Amino acid sequence: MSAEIREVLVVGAGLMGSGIAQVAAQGGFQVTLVDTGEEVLARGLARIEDSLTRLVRSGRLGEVAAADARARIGTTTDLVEAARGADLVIEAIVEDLDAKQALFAKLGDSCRPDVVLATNTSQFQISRIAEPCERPERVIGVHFSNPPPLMTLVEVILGDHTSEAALEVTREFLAACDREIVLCRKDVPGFISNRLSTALCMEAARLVDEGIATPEDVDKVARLMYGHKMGPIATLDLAGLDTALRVSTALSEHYGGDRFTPPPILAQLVEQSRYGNKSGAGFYENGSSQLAV
Ligand SMILES: C[C@H](O)CC(=O)SCCNC(=O)CCNC(=O)[C@H](O)C(C)(C)COP(=O)(O)OP(=O)(O)OC[C@H]1O[C@@H](n2cnc3c(N)ncnc32)[C@H](O)[C@@H]1OP(=O)(O)O
Ligand SMILES: NC(=O)c1ccc[n+]([C@@H]2O[C@H](COP(=O)([O-])OP(=O)(O)OC[C@H]3O[C@@H](n4cnc5c(N)ncnc54)[C@H](O)[C@@H]3O)[C@@H](O)[C@H]2O)c1
Repeated sequence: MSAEIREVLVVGAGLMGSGIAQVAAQGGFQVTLVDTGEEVLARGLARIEDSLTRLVRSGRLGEVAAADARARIGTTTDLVEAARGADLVIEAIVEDLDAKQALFAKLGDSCRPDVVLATNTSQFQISRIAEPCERPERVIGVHFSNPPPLMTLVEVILGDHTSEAALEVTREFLAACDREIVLCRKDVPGFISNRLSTALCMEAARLVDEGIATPEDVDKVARLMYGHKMGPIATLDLAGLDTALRVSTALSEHYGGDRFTPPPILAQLVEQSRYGNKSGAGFYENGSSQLAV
C-alpha cells in the first residue's frame, strides 16, 4: 500500500465532497473533485470559495494559505481519467448502496491496485460497498462530520477485510489534514456517530411531528439543558433532510424497532423539496420554523 499521497480524488461535489476537497487542499494535497455535471461542480467550488472566505475573515486561515488551497483544487466529470492519477480516493456521492457499489466497481478497475479507496458513507457497512472490488482490503470508511472545514472529528471504520496498511495510509492522510480520529472497530451500520445521532434526531423529529413542541423548543432543550452546540432539528437541516431520511430508513430497516424510524414529517418535508439549509428551507426557514405545531 503506497503511503506516498500527492493526488487526492474526491468523488461527489455536494455538501460533504466539496468540504472534504477543501480540507484535503488545506492539508497540502492536490485535489481533483469529480461529479456528474459542470453545474454541480461549479456549486461545489462556490461552496469552497465561501468557506475559505469565511475562514480568512474570522482569522482562522491566512490569505496566502487560502489562495494556495484554492489553487490545489481542480474539477472534472471524467472519473476514469481522474482515477488513473489518484493516490487516494474519497467517495462522497449520494447515500445509495447501488450507486456506491457501481462507483467502487469502476474505481477498482481504474485506480492503481495499491490505492486506498475510502467512503464517506453515513451508515452503510464498508464491506457491502467493497463487494464489487477485487481487493476489498483497500476499502475503508472515512466518515467526516458536517461541515468538514470546521469539524475536526473523522470517524474511521474498518470493513471486514480492511488491511492494516490501508488504515495506516488513512491515518497519515488525516493527520496531515489536522483531523482527530475515532476508530469504529466493527463494520456495523451507522458506526458510532450515526447510531447516536440518528436515534436522537429521529426522536426530536417525532416530538415535532406529534405536535408536542416546536423545532425551536426541541433545539433549545438540547442546547440549554444538555449543552449541545446545535439542537437535533437544526442538525437535521444542516445535514440535509434527504440524506437524513435515507440514513434513518436504512438504519431502521437493519436494526428494526423504533429507535431509528423516521416520523412522517421527514418524508413530507423531502416531498416538498425542503431539504434543509442546502435548499434554503427544511424544518426551519430564515432562522425560524414555519411548521404549525
Ligand atoms: C449525517 C452525517 O453522516 C453525520 C453528520 O455530519 S451530522 C452533522 C454533525 N455536525 C454537527 O452536529 C454540527 C454541530 N454544530 C457545530 O459544531 C457548530 O454549530 C458549527 C461549527 C456548525 C457552527 O458554529 P457556530 O458557532 O454554532 O455557528 P456560527 O456562528 O454560524 O458560525 C461560527 C463561525 O463559523 C463560520 N462558518 C460556518 N460554516 C462555515 C463553513 N462551512 N466554512 C467556514 N466557516 C464557516 C461562520 O461564518 C462563523 O464565522 P464568524 O465567527 O466569523 O462569524
Ligand atoms: N450531509 C451530511 O451531514 C453528511 C455527513 C457525513 C457523511 N455524509 C455522507 O456523505 C455522502 C454525500 O452526502 P452529501 O450531504 O454531500 O450529499 P449531496 O446530495 O450534497 O451531494 C452528493 C453529490 O454526489 C453527486 N453524485 C451522485 N452520484 C454520483 C456519481 N455516480 N458520481 C459522481 N458524483 C455523484 C451528486 O451530483 C451530488 O453533487 C453521503 O454518503 C452521505 O450520507 C453526509
